[in-house]
Amino acid sequence: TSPQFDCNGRILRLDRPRVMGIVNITPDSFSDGGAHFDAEAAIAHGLRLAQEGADILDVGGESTRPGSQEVPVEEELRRVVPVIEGLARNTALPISIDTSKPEVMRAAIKAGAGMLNDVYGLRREGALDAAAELGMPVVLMHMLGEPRAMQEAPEYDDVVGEVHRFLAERIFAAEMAGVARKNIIADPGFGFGKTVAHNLQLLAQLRRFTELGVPVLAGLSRKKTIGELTGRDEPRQRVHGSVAAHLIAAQNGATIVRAHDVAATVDALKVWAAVAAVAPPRKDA
Ligand SMILES: Nc1nc2[nH]c(SCCc3ccc(S(N)(=O)=O)cc3)nc2c(=O)[nH]1
Repeated sequence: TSPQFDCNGRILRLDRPRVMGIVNITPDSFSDGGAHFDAEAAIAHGLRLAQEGADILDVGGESTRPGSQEVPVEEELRRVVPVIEGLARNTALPISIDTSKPEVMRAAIKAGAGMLNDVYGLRREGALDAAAELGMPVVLMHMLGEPRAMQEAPEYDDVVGEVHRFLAERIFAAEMAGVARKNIIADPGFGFGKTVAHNLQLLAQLRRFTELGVPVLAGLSRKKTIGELTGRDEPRQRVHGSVAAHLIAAQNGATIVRAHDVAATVDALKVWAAVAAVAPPRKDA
């Protein structure tokens, strides 16, 4: 019996590796350079990812890439609520909200989202209580420091051990706050305060994180590590490298991968699942 998540009435089954499609809300190109965001374009993109075979859609209103600045809560709400409402109305897929702010978590669930995806691991003021009260599945991710400075000179004695310990502590904190363990997903946070070498170690040893006893999510799509390994400077040129990395993540125990290029990733994981179905049981199973 494989785990499944009830995401506000929409079910995400983890009987095989699943694809979380990325729906970023970007400034619209016709705006007067002001902070207008194109909800219609984001909704259309999400529906396209659903067509491509996404199992869940991840909506984010604040960039957390290295060097990014925080977005005020009112602005983040203005961006994500219309997109979540539009997606919830037009697709039956579960929707996750990529936010660290408790107010945004609450509004997103009210608007129809069914999973919290917090790159800050519920460490913001009020986030643990919000997650516990909302009772939805939640992704707890590791980040070293803050997006603004996390990539300056990340250092670890033992990156896998330290990320593992952080995730164990956040899972404990979440359970103590009232989050049901069956609702927790762990994520090592590729690219969030890690060098290429750190990311490679985390991917090579990803199975260590399944020892936490919760499903593991991996998000490597179009990230700098893929670019450096393949020499592809443009994120759009990193599809093949990203698919390879997510295939390895599935082989190493990930049951959700977070991707931009959904169709390519879905096809790769179909091949993976067919082979996994006939493979002899794992020795460490
Ligand atoms: N659970 C989960 N949620 C996520 N949300 C994001 S947004 C990506 C921000 C970013 C962009 C680019 C680089 S870089 N410098 O490595 O290319 C790092 C971080 N990612 C993840 C992830 O992994 N998991």
